[in-house]
Amino acid sequence: MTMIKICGLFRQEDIEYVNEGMPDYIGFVFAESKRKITREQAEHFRKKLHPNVKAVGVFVKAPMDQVARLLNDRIIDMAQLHGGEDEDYIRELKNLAPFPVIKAVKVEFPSDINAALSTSADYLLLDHGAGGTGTSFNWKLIEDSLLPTSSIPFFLAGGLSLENIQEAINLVNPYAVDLSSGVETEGKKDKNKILEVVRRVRNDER
Ligand SMILES: O=C(O)c1ccccc1N[C@@H]1O[C@H](COP(=O)(O)O)[C@@H](O)[C@H]1O
Repeated sequence: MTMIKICGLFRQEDIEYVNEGMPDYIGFVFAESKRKITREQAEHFRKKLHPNVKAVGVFVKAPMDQVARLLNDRIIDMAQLHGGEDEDYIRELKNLAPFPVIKAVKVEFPSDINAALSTSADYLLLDHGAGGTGTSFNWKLIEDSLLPTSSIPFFLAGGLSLENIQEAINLVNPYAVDLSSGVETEGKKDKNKILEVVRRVRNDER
């Protein structure tokens, strides 16, 4: 079954929407972004979040102690590193806070994926670029890489929406799909889009 992550929650009502839709993961963005939230907001939202939904913190070159504290204080369950953080960073973070790490990869060539396959992160996340832009990359690059022969699970991200989610899953067969811009209307999370994405992904696989 394909897991679902809804990223970039920044309002109280966003938490209510996901508690109704029940994706597998949600994301709190701590990086510079229109969706950025503070530790205090995340702590508050986490208390309201359904306990079966895992909270992922999204970071771009953040100070490691900030990430580790959010993990060790159980405000987030996993860290998504979206700034090209290197192996030393990932290993040291996992020493400081033994929680799952997702390494985001900007995919322009199959070699971008190949270079990430030896990571000590627990998951890869394949994206178009900076993150949260609503733009897809060429999914065929996955087929041309060594990822299909590897066992590392990966999140597919970048410009996913109700229009392309089923095609993406059929073509790429990711561990999880990750949506942010595609479940928004005028820059805010849209309850109906969230509920419909979850319904479609789950119903297709029954
Ligand atoms: O969402 C953001 O604002 C963001 C900022 C900085 C790094 C990553 C960010 N989001 C991640 O981007 C991808 C794709 O988002 P979209 O669906 O194309 O809008 C997703 O993994 C988000 O976690």
